[in-house]
Amino acid sequence: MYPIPYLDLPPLGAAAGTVRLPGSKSISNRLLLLAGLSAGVTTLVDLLDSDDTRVMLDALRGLGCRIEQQGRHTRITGVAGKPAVLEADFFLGNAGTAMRPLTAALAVISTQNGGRYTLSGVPRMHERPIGDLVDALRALGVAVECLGNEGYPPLRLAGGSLLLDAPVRVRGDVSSQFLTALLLALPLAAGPRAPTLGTDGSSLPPEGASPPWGGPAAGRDVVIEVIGELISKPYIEITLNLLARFGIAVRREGWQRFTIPAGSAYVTPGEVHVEADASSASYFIALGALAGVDAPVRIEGVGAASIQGDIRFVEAAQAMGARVMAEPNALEVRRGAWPLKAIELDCNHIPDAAMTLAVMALYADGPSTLTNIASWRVKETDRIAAMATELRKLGAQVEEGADHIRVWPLAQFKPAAIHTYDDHRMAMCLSLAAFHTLKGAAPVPVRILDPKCVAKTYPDYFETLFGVVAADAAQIPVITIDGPTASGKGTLAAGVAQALGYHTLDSGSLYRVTALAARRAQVAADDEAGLAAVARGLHLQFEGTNVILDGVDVTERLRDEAVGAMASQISVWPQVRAALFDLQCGFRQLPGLVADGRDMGTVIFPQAGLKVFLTATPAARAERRHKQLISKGIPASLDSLRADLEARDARDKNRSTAPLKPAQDALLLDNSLLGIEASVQQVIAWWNARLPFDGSAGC
Ligand SMILES: Nc1ncnc2c1ncn2[C@@H]1O[C@H](COP(=O)(O)OP(=O)(O)O)[C@@H](O)[C@H]1O
Ligand SMILES: Nc1ccn([C@@H]2O[C@H](COP(=O)(O)OP(=O)(O)O)[C@@H](O)[C@H]2O)c(=O)n1
Repeated sequence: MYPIPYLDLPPLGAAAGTVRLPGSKSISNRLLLLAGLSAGVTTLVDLLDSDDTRVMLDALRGLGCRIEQQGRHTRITGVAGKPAVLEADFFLGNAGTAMRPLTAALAVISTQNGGRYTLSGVPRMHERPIGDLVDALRALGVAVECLGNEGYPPLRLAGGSLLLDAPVRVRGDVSSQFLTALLLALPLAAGPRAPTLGTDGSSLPPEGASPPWGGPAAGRDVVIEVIGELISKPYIEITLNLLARFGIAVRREGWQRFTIPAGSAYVTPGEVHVEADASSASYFIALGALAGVDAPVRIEGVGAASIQGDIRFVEAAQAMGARVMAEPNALEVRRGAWPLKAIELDCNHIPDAAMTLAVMALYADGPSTLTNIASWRVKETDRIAAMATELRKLGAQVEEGADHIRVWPLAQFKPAAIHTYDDHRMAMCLSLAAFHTLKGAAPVPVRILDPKCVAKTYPDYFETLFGVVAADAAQIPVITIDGPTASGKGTLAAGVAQALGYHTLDSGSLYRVTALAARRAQVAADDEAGLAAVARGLHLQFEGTNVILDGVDVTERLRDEAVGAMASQISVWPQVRAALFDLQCGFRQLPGLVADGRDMGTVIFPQAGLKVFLTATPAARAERRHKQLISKGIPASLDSLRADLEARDARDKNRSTAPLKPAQDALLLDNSLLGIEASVQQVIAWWNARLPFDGSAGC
């Protein structure tokens, strides 16, 4: 995940490779609730790990479920529909798949055990309507109070008496999640109910419970009727499918009437595998259609056998020209028609994945129209308005209506800072606008603001994307920071890289690791050819900022002064420098690089977008190095450190190959009197001034 204010995507080219998607959010949260309401232990394999599932897991813990997580397995010990917790506040973030079903389940539970529960979320959750569910629950006899605005969370549930003689009626034309919520919860009211033992061992109902406690011994049919035309039917199919796995065989008459049979009880199936998220698959299906030029994009974890409605996004992508090979549990996607073919599509069956089509439409051969998408307006944000606004920033012509959007193709993209509205799908969809495969169009970058919003369903989305897309190396941004020893290059590079989500190259560590390996192999500091052979034969791995040599973490050893001194000596040899050249260039990877050393801007990355030459007075540098060593418990003398760094400066400046000197186009930064954070901010400001986005951070 990139927990930074913005992530810049350089122009992207071809895509190929395999992605394994995280678990489906819809399936994960439904399964969690069903497991929590069942008796006994349910093991969920490959459960999605994201913000939305985390709030559901917290809520289940709050209800008294035991949760154990180990690797790909999550074990839930359910409360058998009878939580012992009678008062609790549940914070559900912005997770609609937690808020709606939990509201219904806790409502029924509160009528049975006299419990009092409140449910709240982030401010946007309090703007997302839940009135249709509240109305249905009130008609059912539950005391539901809207604590803020009527019809919106936060809610308080305070018991009541269930009225089940008439069908429960709920609107189905705004969101199908209300029907899902009732379907998941009402088996609680249909089953035969053994009396619950009180704390004193008596079988009396808790105070405030509705008579007769537990309902008729054999239970009763519970009938739900849908008012209006039900939207997003595939999501109801998921609900019915998962209920069936937990032993609840709902009878369906068309899409208007659903009967939960008398005597229904949640029975854990033991272990359930969570299929990958079909909505998340849409970004990689689109990727294949846009950029799977030579080889396919292979998506694992979801395929033709999926129970998720959004799998039908495949048909929409095919209609736009994608070539798709579907296996039961995997998809392979390549580019077919190019440009893509414009479509006109009723998207009611794929409301979430359809957003991806709006961005694909930029690459089509005519205007594309997506209709029947009114539900977009009540999702994480008003997605029709948000999509139209952001596509226009890219330069596209967009028409928006109450329940449709029409997008014209775009010949030349404008660099844009894309606002994401705390909506994971906006971030993921709009990342696809970084592809520049249309003939004649100049490649431009895309800035995604608040990229961490993808954590809602796909925390590693961008990392996965970068794993399967290629970019022209020249397009991958590089910032170089060169300068003398102890000027703070490594510190500054790390700070800048962290702020931008970029990789780092500490080139000095490569000279240091060569020195260490040479010492171990007893190669002398003046044996140029021998040293170059050592440099070429290094078995290195990098784990974050740690350096692994021959399988052993040598990060600490590399900081030894003796190793640094030998690094300085061996770095004068042209053959050693040449041997390390390709290794250094290989660090230029998406989404960008901050490289520090002596010759980053002059020799290794002469085309870098920003070159900084960092200096500080010898006194300041000696002082810093002294502090650094003392803090690590390494004894050091200020005078000898200063003498040593002046000797290194002289060697670095006077060597014939790649001497230390500012690149002609470098910006000088003397940080003798400038703190670390201020130095980082200065470099970020210089960098932003060179980018084509409006405003420094585009925020
Ligand atoms: N702007 C600064 N002001 C004060 N101390 C700094 C500054 N930048 C870096 N330092 C400190 O100086 C020491 C050397 O920094 P480092 O990044 O290792 O230098 P280099 O990579 O140039 O050898 C570190 O202890 C670091 O915390
Ligand atoms: N790009 C680079 C980086 C480091 N070096 C050399 O490698 C040595 C170790 O690099 P470093 O950056 O870890 O060293 P310090 O600046 O911390 O002393 C330096 O003393 C330089 O002489 C180089 O020649 N070229």
